[in-house]
This record gives sequence, C-alpha cells and structure tokens, in this order.
Amino acid sequence: MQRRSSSRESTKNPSTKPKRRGKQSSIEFSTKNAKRRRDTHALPDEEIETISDDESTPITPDSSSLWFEKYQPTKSSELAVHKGKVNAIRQWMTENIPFSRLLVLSGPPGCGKTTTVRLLAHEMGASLVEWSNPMDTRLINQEHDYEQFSLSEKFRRFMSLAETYPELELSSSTKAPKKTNSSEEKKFILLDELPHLSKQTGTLQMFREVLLSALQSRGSYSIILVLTETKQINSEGNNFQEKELNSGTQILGPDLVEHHHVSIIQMNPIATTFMKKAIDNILKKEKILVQSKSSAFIQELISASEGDLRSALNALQFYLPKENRQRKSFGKNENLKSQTEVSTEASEMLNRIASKKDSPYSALSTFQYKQNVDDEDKQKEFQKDIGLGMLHALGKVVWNKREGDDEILSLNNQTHSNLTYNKEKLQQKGSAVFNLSSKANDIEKRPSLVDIKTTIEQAGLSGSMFRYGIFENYLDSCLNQMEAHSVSDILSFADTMAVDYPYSYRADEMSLWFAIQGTLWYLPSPVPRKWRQLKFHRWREEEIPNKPSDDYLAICGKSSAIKYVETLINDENQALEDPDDPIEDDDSA
Ligand SMILES: Nc1ncnc2c1ncn2[C@@H]1O[C@H](COP(=O)(O)OP(=O)(O)OP(=O)(O)O)[C@@H](O)[C@H]1O
Repeated sequence: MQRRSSSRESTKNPSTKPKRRGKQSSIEFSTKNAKRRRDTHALPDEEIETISDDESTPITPDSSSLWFEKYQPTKSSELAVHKGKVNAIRQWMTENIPFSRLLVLSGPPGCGKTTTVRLLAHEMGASLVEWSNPMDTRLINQEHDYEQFSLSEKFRRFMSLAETYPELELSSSTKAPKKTNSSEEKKFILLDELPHLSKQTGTLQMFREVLLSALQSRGSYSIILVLTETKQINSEGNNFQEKELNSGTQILGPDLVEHHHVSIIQMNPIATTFMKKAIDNILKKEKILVQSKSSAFIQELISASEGDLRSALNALQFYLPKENRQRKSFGKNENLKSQTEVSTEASEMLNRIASKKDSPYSALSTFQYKQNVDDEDKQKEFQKDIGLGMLHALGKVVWNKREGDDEILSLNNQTHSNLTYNKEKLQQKGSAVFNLSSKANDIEKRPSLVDIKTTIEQAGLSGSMFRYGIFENYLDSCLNQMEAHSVSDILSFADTMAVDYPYSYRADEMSLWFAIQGTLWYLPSPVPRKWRQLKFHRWREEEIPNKPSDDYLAICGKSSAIKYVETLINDENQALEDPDDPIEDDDSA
C-alpha cells in the first residue's frame, strides 16, 4: 500500500495517499505495479483496467533486469518470510473460516506481504483477483461515450463486480496448477493499493462502506487487504497527508477492526538472517563470488534496509559496479567502491557539468567536492549558485512548457478577459483548454520544450533533492487527482531506481531522468499554473456542473483553498499574476 517516508521523520504510517516508494520522501507507488500493469487484461466491458489472477500471472522467474523482480521466489518454501507468518496466512486461506472474510496484512514495506499471498494463492490453485489503481478513470457508458469516474467510484464498481471476474477466461496461454478439490472454490480479492482515501472528500467512508457491505454479502470470495506501515514525513504545509490516517486501524475504523469477519495478521520486517540468505542466493545466481560471507558491506546494507528486502536488493544491484559483475568477484572491500571513490565519482560528475561551455556552474570546477574550502563566503556563493540552478530547473519541469503553449495560453487569456468562454473555438484550434471537459484527456499531448539533459545539468548536485523538489511542487501543476496520482506513481518508480545506501550516482542520475521524463509526460497540456483562479472564476461564472473544486480540495486541501480565496478577495491582481516562464528566461539569458 502507500507510504510516505523521509529521512526527516520516522513515524509509522500506513497512509492512504497516492503512494511513492522510496527512502527520501513522499508518496509511494511501486515497480510491482508497473509489472502488474504489464500483466493487465482488458475486460470485455472495459470497466476495470487492471486485473490479474493466477492463471494469467504464473509465478515464474521474471525476465526483468531488476533483481527483486528477477529473483522473486517461485514457491512458498523460498520465501524470506517467517514460517509462522506464512503458515498463519496459509491457514486463513485454506481453512474454511466461515466467520472470516477479510484478512488484513499489516506490516512494513518490502517484508513480503504481497509475494506471500500471491505464492500461496498460486500453490492452492485459487483465483486471485487484484485491484490496482487504474491510470485511466474513464468508463464507457451506454451511448458508447466516455464518462469520467473517480477512482473511488471505480473501486466501488470493482468490488461489486469482482466476484464474477474469476469466472472470466482471461488467458489461455499459461496453465494454472492443477486445482485440488478443497481449493476449487477458493477466490480471493487482493487489495494491495488503494485509491486516495480522505475524510474530507468522503472516500474513506466510501472505502469502509464498500468493505462492510462486501463482508455482509453472500459472495464466495474472501478479501485480503495489504496495509503498508510506513515512515511519515512531517507534512507541515503538505496537503496530501491526512494526519488522522496514521495507522491501519484508523484507516479501517472501529466497525471493521472489531468486525467478527475480520482477521488481522501483523507482519514483521524481514529478519537479517533471512535477508542475508536471500541476498547470498541471488549473488550466487548472478555468479558473483562473495569471499567473506560476513562482509561488513552486506551486513551494513542489510541493517540499513530495515527489513525491506526490495530496498536491499535495489541497493545491492545499483551499488555493485559493472566491472564487479563482469569480473564475477565480490570480495571483502576489494571491489566495492570506497567512500573516497564515490567522492571521486561525484567530483568527476561535477567537473563534467561545470566544464561544459556556457555552463552556469563553471564556478563548480574549482569546487571539486573539496571538503576543505576555507573561504566561507566562496562556499556560500557556490551553494547559492547550486540552489538557483536547481530552482530554475525545477521551475522548468513543473511549468512544462510544450510546443504551442504560448498560442493557446494567449488565446485563452483573451477569451477569459472578455468573460466569454468559447470552448468550441479553442478546441477547434487544438487546445486542451484547461481540461474542463472530460474529453480533454483525449487530446494528444504536445511535445515538451524541456530538455531533460540540460535540466539535469542545471539541477546540479543531488538527484534525490531534485526529485524531492518535483514532489513538493508538482501538485500545483495538476488539474485533477488522476494527474496527481500518475506523477506520484512515476516519482515512486523513480525512487525504487535510486538507493539511499550506499549512494550511487549512476542510479541517482538514472532515476532523476526517469522522474523528469515521466512528470513531463503526465502533467496536463498546457500546465495551468493558474488553474486555481481559472477554475474558481469559471466555475462561479459558468456554473460548470462537475465542480472542479472537488479535485482542488482533494489535491490541495481545505486550508489551502481558503487561503487562496482570501488572496483572491484581498488582491485579485496578485492572484491572477502570470507566473514566470523559466523556458523564456533560458532563451533570453
Ligand atoms: N526470498 C524472498 N522472499 C520474499 N520476497 C522476495 C524474496 N526474494 C526476492 N523477493 C522480492 O522482494 C519483494 C518483496 O516485496 P513485497 O511486495 O512482497 O512486499 P510487501 O510487504 O507487499 O511490500 P509493500 O507493502 O511495500 O507492497 C518482492 O519484489 C519479491 O519479489
């Protein structure tokens, strides 16, 4: 499920926001979702975008080059999860427990909750229907036209229809294991990621009601809900975080927690011995020789991952230099990068950035990662340069100017200033017109003018800082929850590419590239940084039925909306001011 984590704070929190997986910050999503999307089956009625069951997703070694996917266990005996927990889950899944229809698996990220459920269901030959947040919230209505549905509405429909899905023939290409009589009837719904749940918008209440009514139904399926306990960032000023939803029980609410049909199993972080065994196995399969099994490095890595096997495997894979893998030898400290080598690599990267002609960071070439720059003023100057460059680069990304934006925005402003909103006319011109129509999503996005390479160079030192910067700022560029979810998903994916410990510049740069590219893709076209005022005004003036404020409130929170309305009342000019255009700044520089 979701998590927000940060080095700034470390409180457990199974939050229900769009998720972003990663140590540095923010909302999570996971690469496993990406994988799941590859296994997606379009249902005939196109009602649910992502669904999989054991027949369609056989548990076989993954062709992915990411170790945590490539070496996923193929049978329950290979799980790095404590046997007692595996047995408890198996017992719940196999036994006829007439009074328990919902199993809640709660535990830290990467401790094997989902993998265990998938493997056990597969071994039992049971059907496993999975919900994963669809990227597209449109449904086809009876007139064969698209209608916009909220994610929570889709979730509700999924739950009400899910019982029939296991009967559908999804794929004939893969064979499910032979079903035994005892498990023939077994059907499970796996809820591993949830729509954005919020008290404000009522989606939390809806979620609880859906689960309660599922428990009361006569359906033959059982539900397994995976809740990920996470570290929480101090969300001062960040409206995505609902502080009241800081534990699994708070998400479920007393009615569900105390419900006699509900069982809760608390999972623990993966034990260091299990993790070590899993890592050793993978190194063996990769033919990387470990000279000393108790190498300090692996031990450090295991303890730094806090029982999160996925994160440990990512760290190991990214940190191991390519040459190491080629030489197939992984000795004590022999082939590992020392701290000095990492600093040298950082220094090289700085030089590479700084030595570019016209680089705004030419000052950095003298900096060279010297810890001993005596001149305090000089050091401050460098820091200022880096900060400004980073802000500028960040502005470019969240502004995301695309080809043709200028024309559309000026046309839009004219129409707006005349207080006539001629949507048709703008659409004829190929404009996205601030997405007030559900069909606006259909309009093809124009190419972005942001050059990713230059942006990364301008961003300066730290990819993780920059990704965090995007995370803190992208919301103002989004028009609806779907866009916010999509960008958040991308940032989560990018988090899994970079690893906190031990630090790898290669991985950091790669994940930053991915984060920027994905963000640019999912931001609306054009990005209406002024969407708040536009929406508020237009919505009042034209009484647009699907109140955009719902999206605004869900994304930005109530206090932010009130603050904005106050600004509008006090100083409308300032509120309607055009933001700076970083691309234009670049051109004029
Ligand atoms: N021996 C192993 N046992 C369990 N998982 C393993 C093993 N080897 C590799 N893995 C990988 O570790 C990852 C464990 O993540 P999984 O999604 O199951 O955890 P989770 O607790 O559901 O995490 P989250 O709550 O963040 O979704 C999987 O990607 C799995 O393929």
